[in-house]
Amino acid sequence: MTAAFSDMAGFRAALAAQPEADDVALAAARARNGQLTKPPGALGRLEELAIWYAGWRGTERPAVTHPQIIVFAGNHGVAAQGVSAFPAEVTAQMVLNFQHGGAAINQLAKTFGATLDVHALSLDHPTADFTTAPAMTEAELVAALSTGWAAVDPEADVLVVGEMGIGNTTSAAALAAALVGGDAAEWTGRGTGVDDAGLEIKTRVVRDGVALHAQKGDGLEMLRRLGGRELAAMAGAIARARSLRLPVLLDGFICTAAALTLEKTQAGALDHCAASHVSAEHAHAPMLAALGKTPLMSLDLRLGEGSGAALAIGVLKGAVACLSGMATFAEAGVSDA
Ligand SMILES: O=C(O)c1ccc[n+]([C@@H]2O[C@H](COP(=O)([O-])O)[C@@H](O)[C@H]2O)c1
Ligand SMILES: Cc1cc2nc[nH]c2cc1C
Repeated sequence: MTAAFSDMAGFRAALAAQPEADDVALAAARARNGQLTKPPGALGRLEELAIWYAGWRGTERPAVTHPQIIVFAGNHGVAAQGVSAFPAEVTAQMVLNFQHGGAAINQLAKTFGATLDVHALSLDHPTADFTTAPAMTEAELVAALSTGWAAVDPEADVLVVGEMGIGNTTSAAALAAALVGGDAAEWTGRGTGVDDAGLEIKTRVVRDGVALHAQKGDGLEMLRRLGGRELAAMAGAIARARSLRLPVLLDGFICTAAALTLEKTQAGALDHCAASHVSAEHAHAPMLAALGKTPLMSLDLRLGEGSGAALAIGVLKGAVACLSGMATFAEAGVSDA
């Protein structure tokens, strides 16, 4: 579907008119969960995960059969300042690797039965360096949001959005500092593995960007000023998923920063999203805390590509299989407590 908006105001209006979970399905799934053959609460957080999923899918006994993973790639003007351990060419090189099936996300998509789509966004035209100008114009932001919106398969039953973009942990850190607050140093980490000198440059870049752009608008405006095309595309896809009542598994630091811009534009915009894992990038944990999301896993991943969220498809499938497939105490003739 082509996007339901043609400018930032239209996107904000779309965010304000999004559907909620189905309360009837939610209550029915909760009641069913209470009757299944296990001690109450014994499946731990899988229980809430499955009930949450049922509410968004609008059915008491859902199934996860069509996971979609989308990886968006973008390049960043700030990369020229030496904020990454890798050169910017790696973004395009990794897109080829995704297309040839050689990346981690290819293996994880196959393992968890997900389709994988890759969208490279104007890689030959990096965003503007946000220490001197907004990263994107309104038209560029809207184009990237629209790419993300249109990339979502309406037939999917869970969505993972991942990214590839050398320099994008600098963008994510700047977005967090601008939208949550605190000093640049608290949000700036080593990304792909910058050394101490690189970390110093990166922290200064984040601080300069925040000084230039913070307090100049809402989450969407910060996404335009401090974000990147792949972050905007992830935001557009997450918003489109909400319009389809399609649950989203959030990935790592960059994906969560993109999601944060939606929440800071429209409170509640991420109710259809669950946090898959907490990244080894140290600022991911406080970012999730600021969103009130508890990660399902902690595996010291710091890859991106949607990798942690792809793993969480397996967790979600397990949770939903139990909710929908287990017998009740009455059905199995097992004595209740
Ligand atoms: O997902 C994460 O938490 C994560 C943490 C650190 C790095 N990354 C990946 O590494 C790239 C960005 O790192 P950098 O150092 O170039 O800013 C980008 O392609 C991300 O997918 C991803
Ligand atoms: C090789 C490489 C692969 C990646 N995948 C996601 N981000 C990445 C960054 C690098 C540098």
